[in-house]
Amino acid sequence: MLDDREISSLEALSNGWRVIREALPPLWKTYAISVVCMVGVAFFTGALANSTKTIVNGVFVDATPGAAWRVAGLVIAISAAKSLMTYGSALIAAIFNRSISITYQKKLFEHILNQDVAYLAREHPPRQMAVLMQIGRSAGRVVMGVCNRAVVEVLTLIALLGVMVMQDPGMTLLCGVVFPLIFWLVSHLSKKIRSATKRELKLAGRYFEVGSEIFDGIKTVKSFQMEEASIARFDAAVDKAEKRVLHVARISATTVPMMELLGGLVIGLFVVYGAWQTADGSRTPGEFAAFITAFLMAYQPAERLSRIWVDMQKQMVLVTQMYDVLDREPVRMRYGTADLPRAHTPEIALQDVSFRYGEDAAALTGVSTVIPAGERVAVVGSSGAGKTTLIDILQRFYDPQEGKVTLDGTDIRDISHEALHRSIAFISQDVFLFDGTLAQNIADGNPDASREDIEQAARRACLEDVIATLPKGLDSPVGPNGQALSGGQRQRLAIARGIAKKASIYIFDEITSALDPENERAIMASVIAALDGATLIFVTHRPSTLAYVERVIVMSEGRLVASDTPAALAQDNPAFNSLFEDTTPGHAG
Ligand SMILES: Nc1ncnc2c1ncn2[C@@H]1O[C@H](COP(=O)(O)OP(=O)(O)OP(=O)(O)O)[C@@H](O)[C@H]1O
Repeated sequence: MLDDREISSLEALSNGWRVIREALPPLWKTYAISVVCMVGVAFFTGALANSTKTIVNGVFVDATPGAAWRVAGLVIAISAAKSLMTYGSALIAAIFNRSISITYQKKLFEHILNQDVAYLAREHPPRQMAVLMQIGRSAGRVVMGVCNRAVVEVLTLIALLGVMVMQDPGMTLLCGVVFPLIFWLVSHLSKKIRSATKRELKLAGRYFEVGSEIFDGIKTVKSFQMEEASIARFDAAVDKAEKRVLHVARISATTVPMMELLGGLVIGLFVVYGAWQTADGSRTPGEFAAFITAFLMAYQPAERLSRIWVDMQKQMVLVTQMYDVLDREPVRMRYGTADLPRAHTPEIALQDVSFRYGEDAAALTGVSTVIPAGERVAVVGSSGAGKTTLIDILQRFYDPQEGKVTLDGTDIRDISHEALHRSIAFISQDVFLFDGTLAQNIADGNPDASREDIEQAARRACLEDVIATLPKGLDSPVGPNGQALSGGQRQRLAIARGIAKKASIYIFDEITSALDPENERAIMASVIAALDGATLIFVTHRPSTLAYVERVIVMSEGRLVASDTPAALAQDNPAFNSLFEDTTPGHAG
């Protein structure tokens, strides 16, 4: 999903600026309040530093009666006002961070989901999710870092520098010598951070990938006692990622001690200079104390600014990677505009269809057949014969490199996305259910389905007995991916979802694999009656399914090697008979 390319500081900066330009304007009202808070923080921090002069001269040097109470009250009032402003500014910054991150995470998710199946099949889902979360979050962090955290620190720094200038302009100028040094230090670290960040992101995605793979296959892990090996795999992935994170942290952490060293140097100079100035009477102790307080206080925002800058280097690289994803044209097939009439079953024709995955050997070679409207046909063949590829091409998950598929004579590449997917329903043996109720999962097949349609679809998929045992009937939750249901119940729910769709072409991929023979017979009979008039294509290894079809297409090594009624094939076709030895399928009409 991510490009492995060099990202220059200029590019990272311009993408940082781009995200600010995009994300800030819609939030300008909240930002205006934030600016008031930030100016408040800066002003009251400066006032606090300046109050040192009043404390030292008023309370200790002049020692006028009641001065201590007055000054204490003033300091408390300034501190309270500063705290309030800091709270407001920090709260708004957190809100910005969250809302902007969420906006970009949603954008990324939508962008990735809009890609073709062919593209998505190449990527690892948990890795995509991890990368997506991290790069989306960086958008919020850049805006918060630059527009909130950095602004408040810059304003505070200016206020404190103002206090320093008011006390001693000459000495303030002298402090300026540290700034080029700070700049050099920070830009040196930034370069290192940028290249380390890209590698960190890759590794973070990797450990999500390893972890989720283990949980997906938890039953295999347990039954093959692979716990230790799995833990070792996960630990290795985490350790590798952590090493990288630590590497970045080590680079970032260098800023603080380096800055402190520079600060210590300047304070040393002050002490000598201050002692000399107050001794000859050209400065009051209060002025010197205010100057040194302002310097010490100014030092904190300067240090924080350098840390923000270093952190921004990392976030801007992530933002650049985010735009790499968002700016890339989605890998999408071009669909035509032709419509398919509703409530009409089209004739399907495959003409010399050949297909290969990438550079691999051909998965389909010269497949031709016509499936008349309303036919019930089985596609059989040994493992790897090309059955799945064939039905994927029928649904246009992939386009064949040669030949074409037509519906009523129209090339499916010329049919609109909506019309094509409205007409075809695919019911897979790998049932995928959302974490909702039975009724909601059935309605996923057809968002316009009425309650009555849902109940009818459930009846036709023979779900009545299941519903009767559930406390809330159709409104009972199915759990994550239908875990509250048995394999057979999940399959029936998937069939009900397909029936609710009211498509004209149905593709069933081993849909009764988890059902006992009795249930299988009942469901097949009910499904066939419910879908009268639609074309039904069954991909199957089960001889029992052949009793319900009019024709069988036999696939072998990507070729269509036979096509006839089950009975005719059973009589004299060796390819068919080798698949279904000892079975003599009947015909259920
Ligand atoms: N995503 C893919 N990338 C590369 N090759 C693939 C991919 N999917 C399938 N193939 C290859 O294409 C050929 C046909 O596979 P296909 O999945 O269509 O067979 P199948 O008949 O459905 O097998 P099964 O009954 O085992 O599901 C096989 O050689 C397989 O290795």
